Amino acid sequence: MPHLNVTHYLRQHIRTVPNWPAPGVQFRDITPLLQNPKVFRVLIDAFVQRYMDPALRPDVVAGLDARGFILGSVVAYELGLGFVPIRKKGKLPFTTVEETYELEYGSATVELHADAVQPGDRVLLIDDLIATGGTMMAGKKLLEKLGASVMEGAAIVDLPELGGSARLRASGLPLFTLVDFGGH
Ligand SMILES: O=P(O)(O)OC[C@H]1O[C@H](OP(=O)(O)OP(=O)(O)O)[C@H](O)[C@@H]1O
Ligand SMILES: Nc1ncnc2[nH]cnc12
Repeated sequence: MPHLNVTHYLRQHIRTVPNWPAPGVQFRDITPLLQNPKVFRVLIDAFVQRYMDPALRPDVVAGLDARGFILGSVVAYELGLGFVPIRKKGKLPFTTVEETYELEYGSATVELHADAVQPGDRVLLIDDLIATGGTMMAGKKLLEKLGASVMEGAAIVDLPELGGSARLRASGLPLFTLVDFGGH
């Protein structure tokens, strides 16, 4: 699709559900993006085209539980790279490192297998959405505990009013997002 405004196109396929899962939360639902094969391809290609550039090519792709798995694994596959899952606590069977963080609604602990990345690896960290930035920051810390570095954080949606993307950038993490939503 030449001359396509990807941001505008993808925004049309993100569903907003008010007051879910808690009063006052505008939930940005990305499942319609995945459901339509043409839209899904535009979405994945937006990431793949960026990270196939040799200057931006990572060594490995990490995805954040759970919606980051959907994107991250497909992007890794298309780039010919390995994929590592950063999971909510209690799901990974081998030795892990862990990190606890706050969400827009609640708190959580994430884990990563201790052998998931090698010291010195440049990791692309993928999720569907950045709200407070707590999830992506926790993922970055886990990868750094293992001696890897996060070369960029990538997400479909940024909710800039929650301040997460600004905090992540201020911490030194470059970010690539496709659609901004104000009025979270
Ligand atoms: O920037 P933050 O404030 O950390 O919020 C963003 C995170 O919240 C959502 O995941 P959620 O924890 O709801 O889990 P899910 O992917 O399993 O639905 C979303 O998919 C991100 O991972
Ligand atoms: N407003 C929101 N919509 C979708 N996922 C989220 N994760 C945290 N906040 C969210």
